Amino acid sequence: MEEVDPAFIQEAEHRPKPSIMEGDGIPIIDLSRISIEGLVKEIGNACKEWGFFQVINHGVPFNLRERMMEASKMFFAQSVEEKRKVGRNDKYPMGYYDTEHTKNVRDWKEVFDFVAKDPVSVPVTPLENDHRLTLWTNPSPQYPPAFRATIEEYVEEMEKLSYKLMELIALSLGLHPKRFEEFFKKEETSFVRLNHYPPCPYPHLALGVGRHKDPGALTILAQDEVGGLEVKRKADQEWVRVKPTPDAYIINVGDAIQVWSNDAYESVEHRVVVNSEKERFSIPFFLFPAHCTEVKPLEELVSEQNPSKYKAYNWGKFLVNRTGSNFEKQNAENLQIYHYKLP
Ligand SMILES: O=C(O)CCC(=O)C(=O)O
Ligand SMILES: [Fe+2]
Repeated sequence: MEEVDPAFIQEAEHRPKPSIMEGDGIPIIDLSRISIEGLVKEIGNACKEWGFFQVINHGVPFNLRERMMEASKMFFAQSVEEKRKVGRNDKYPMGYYDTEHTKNVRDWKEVFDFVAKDPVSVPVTPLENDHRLTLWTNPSPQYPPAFRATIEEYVEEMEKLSYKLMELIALSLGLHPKRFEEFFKKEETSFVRLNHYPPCPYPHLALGVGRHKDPGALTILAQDEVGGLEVKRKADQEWVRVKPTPDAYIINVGDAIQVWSNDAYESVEHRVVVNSEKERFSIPFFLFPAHCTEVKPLEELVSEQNPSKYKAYNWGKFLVNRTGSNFEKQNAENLQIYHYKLP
């Protein structure tokens, strides 16, 4: 029996239940539908009722997704020493690492991160009066062959799909379809992450990713056939499993949309359960605004009857604060969106 490393152990209330509830009801939306009105309505309902949905006929070539998954498997199959050659450190936060903590408990996973816009400007520190900027850049792994080019090709497709979804979401909120564009143009801080969850000898104690909400605008996730992603269902606060659907992408609303929409669309908690036999791979793309974005409820969506529920915050500072807290265990709770909630 392998020794249980206490860094990975979830508190009893957060450990996964032995019985799995499959999330029947998580909407599957066909993006090739002809009627735009129908599509907008479906997306609006999914955002309101679930905060999560799957899309099919999304236009991302299946072959590219398969090449990404294959490249990811080849990369993670290398030795740790090899992978650490393109390792993240507190100066260069992109690349490989295997020590991420979610809510101060270590995740049972290893990841490889890659920014969509290379290089991208971000603040040096989360401190309000520190106006210095730095650049995040991507590493160039030598193996597998053409790894970087494949990721770049994939990122392009993810951006196209994100913009399409942001337009549909804008329409569903009664906004101009391009309303969100200004927050992303040129300097978006989006990144793609390759996740590898190795088999875990104590899946009842640890999690692949602890419960969390995604901080940005949208997440577009490709998961393999193993499954393990669980979503906290809004209707009854139960954890339900998102059933793997071949070639579908799982979309979830992040904290920034929650704030822009003044809580009309809430960002939903999710986590990843691990497996004692099977390894699992997933690839999320996180659509994040430009560092200079002041995130606050949109004017069109606040009124005397529905006053603003959040104070404005700077995206870049928030991002850098969160990135720092993921990197190592800290004593305090990390920064969460509700810290900006107005009384
Ligand atoms: O691997 C997954 O299914 C989800 C991962 C996730 O939630 C995240 O990386 O933010
Ligand atoms: Fe997530």
